[in-house]
Amino acid sequence: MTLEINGIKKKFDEQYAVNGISLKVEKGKMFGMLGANGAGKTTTFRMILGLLDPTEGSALWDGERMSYQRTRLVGYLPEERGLFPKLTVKEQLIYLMKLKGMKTPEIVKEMRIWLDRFQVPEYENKKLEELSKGNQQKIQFMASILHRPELLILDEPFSGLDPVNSDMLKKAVLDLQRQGTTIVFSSHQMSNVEEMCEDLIMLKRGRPVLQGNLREIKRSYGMKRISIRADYELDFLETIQGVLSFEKGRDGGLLHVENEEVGETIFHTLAEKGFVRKFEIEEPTLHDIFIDKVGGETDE
Ligand SMILES: Nc1ncnc2c1ncn2[C@@H]1O[C@H](COP(=O)(O)OP(=O)(O)OP(=O)(O)O)[C@@H](O)[C@H]1O
Repeated sequence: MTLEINGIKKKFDEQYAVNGISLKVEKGKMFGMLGANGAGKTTTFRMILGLLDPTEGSALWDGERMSYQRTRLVGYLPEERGLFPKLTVKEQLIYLMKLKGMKTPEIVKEMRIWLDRFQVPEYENKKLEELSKGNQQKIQFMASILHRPELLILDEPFSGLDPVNSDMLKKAVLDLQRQGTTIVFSSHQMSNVEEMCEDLIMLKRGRPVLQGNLREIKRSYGMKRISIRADYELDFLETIQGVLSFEKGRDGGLLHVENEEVGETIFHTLAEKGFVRKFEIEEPTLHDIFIDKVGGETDE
C-alpha cells in the first residue's frame, strides 16, 4: 500500500495553489510536508482525501483515488478543527465515528482506551466547549484515528499544544506508525519534523523546493552552521566572502556559511588571530534549511 501523488495541480481563480507535486509514501512511513503559510499544504491534503478534485494529476492510495466508499481507510485531522462545541466528547465521537462505519460499542471501547491514554478519562461526558483548546485537540485527534485508518493525514497536529501535550501526541503518532499506519503531516515546528520524519517535501507557492530523505538532504546541503567561541572581536567574520549570516553571542557566535570550504578559510583566519576556544562545523538544522529555501516569508 502506497500513497502516490503524480504531478498534482490545483488552480483557484486562475492561480495555482498547488503547482506540480509528485511524491510516494510507502506503508508505515511518516512523511513531512513543510511550507510557509499559503504554500499549498492543506490543498494537497484535500486532494489526497478526495475532498477536492485536482486540476491536473492524481493522488492515489493503494492505486485508487480516495472516495466516500473508502472513507474508513483514511483519518484526517483538519487544520480548522471541526468539532461540535455543544456535544459531549462521547456524543461527538459516536456521531463522527459512525460516519466511518464503526458501531457504538466499538467506538465507546476505543474512546475509553484513548481518553485514558491522554490522561483525561473524566472528559467522556463533558461538552467540548468546556475543554481547554489543547484538550479539544486531543479529542479531534481521536476523531481521526479511532477507526484505525491505514492512512493518517495530520494538518498542523501540534499547533497550540503545550510541551507536555505535544509530547503525548507525538508518542501516540509514533506508536501508530510503528503499528503500520502511513502518516503524512504538516508542521511549522521544524523540530517535530526533524524528530519524526525520514522523508519530506518543502513547498513554496505550490511547488516543491526541496524533497527527499531528511538525512540525505542535510548531509548534501552545501550550507553549514559553525559555532565559535573566541576571546576577541568576531565582527570581521561578516565581511568574509561566503558568510551568509552571523549571530553574535556573548563570547562567540553562530555563523551560516555557503559551504565547508568557507568554514576552513574562517578556521585558518581565526587561528592566525589568536586562541579559539570552540570551532564546530555542523550540518544545517531543518530550520536553517527552511529559512534558506523558503525565506521565512508567508506565501499569501
Ligand atoms: N477554496 C479556495 N479558493 C480560492 N483560493 C484558495 C482556496 N483554498 C486555498 N486557496 C489558496 O490557495 C493557496 C494555498 O492555500 P493552502 O491552505 O493550501 O496553504 P497551506 O500551505 O495549507 O497554508 P497554511 O500553512 O497557512 O495552512 C493560498 O493562497 C490560499 O489562499
